[in-house]
Amino acid sequence: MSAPLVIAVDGPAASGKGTIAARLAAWLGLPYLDTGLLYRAVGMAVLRAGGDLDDTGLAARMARDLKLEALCDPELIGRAAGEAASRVAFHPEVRAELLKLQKDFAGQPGGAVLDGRDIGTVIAPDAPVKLYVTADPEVRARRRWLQLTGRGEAVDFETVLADIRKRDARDAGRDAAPMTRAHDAVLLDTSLMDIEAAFDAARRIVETARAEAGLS
Ligand SMILES: Nc1ncnc2c1ncn2[C@@H]1O[C@H](COP(=O)(O)OP(=O)(O)OP(=O)(O)O)[C@@H](O)[C@H]1O
Ligand SMILES: Nc1ccn([C@@H]2O[C@H](COP(=O)(O)O)[C@@H](O)[C@H]2O)c(=O)n1
Repeated sequence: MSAPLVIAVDGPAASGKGTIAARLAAWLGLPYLDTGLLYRAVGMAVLRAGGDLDDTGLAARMARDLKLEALCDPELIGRAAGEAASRVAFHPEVRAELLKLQKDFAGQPGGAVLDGRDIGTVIAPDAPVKLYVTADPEVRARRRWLQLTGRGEAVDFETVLADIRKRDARDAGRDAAPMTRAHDAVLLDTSLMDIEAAFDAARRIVETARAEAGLS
C-alpha cells in the first residue's frame, strides 16, 4: 500500500493558495482544511469578547475552546478577521493550541490537503507534495480588494495593499512558525496566471511529485 497523499500548500495572503488547495482537494477527492480560518476564528473570538489581540492568555484560551462550527462564520472572510488572525497567530501559545487539530487532519489515513503558512514546515513536514504559492504584493492586493469589495466591504486599494505588506512582514518575521517556503516546496508564482492557469500549474506539480514519490 502506498503512503497517504498529503499536499501542503503555503504562501502569503491572497496569493490564491486557498483556491488552488480547494481545487486540488476536489480533483483528488481528498479532505481539505484552510488553516487560516482557525486563526481567523480565534482572532474574531478575542475581538467579540472585547479582548486585546496582544493578550496571549486570552487568545490561547479562545484557541483551546474553538469549536469547528466557528469556521463557518462568513465574517471570517473579512478584512478585520485577517488582521486579527495575523495578530493572534504571532503567539506561540495560540499556535500550540491549534497544532494537534491540524496534525490530526494532515495525518488522516487517506491523505489530505491543507493550506496555510507553516504546513510544509511544521504541520506536515513529511508531506510528499509541497507547494509555495506566491504573487506580487500589488497583484495580491488587487485580488483581495476585488474579493472584499465584491462582498460589500468599503475599502480602497491602497489600504488593502498596506494591509498585505504589513501582514507579510508580521507573518514572515515572527519567531513561532514563520511564513516561509519549505526547502522542498515547489514555488508557484501566480502573478501572471488566472485561476485556471494557476490550478493547471499546480496539478502538474502534484502529478510530477506523485510520480517521483511513487504514489498512486
Ligand atoms: N490566479 C488568480 N487570479 C485571479 N484571482 C485569483 C487567483 N487566485 C485566487 N484569486 C482570487 O483572489 C482571492 C483570494 O484568493 P484565495 O482566497 O485563494 O487566496 P489565499 O492565498 O488563500 O488567501 P488567504 O491567505 O487570505 O487565505 C479570491 O477572491 C480568489 O477568487
Ligand atoms: N497555518 C497558518 C495559517 C494562517 N496563519 C495566520 O492567519 C492569518 C490569516 O490566514 P489566511 O490564510 O486566512 O490569510 C495569516 O496572516 C497568518 O498570520 C498562520 O499563522 N498559520
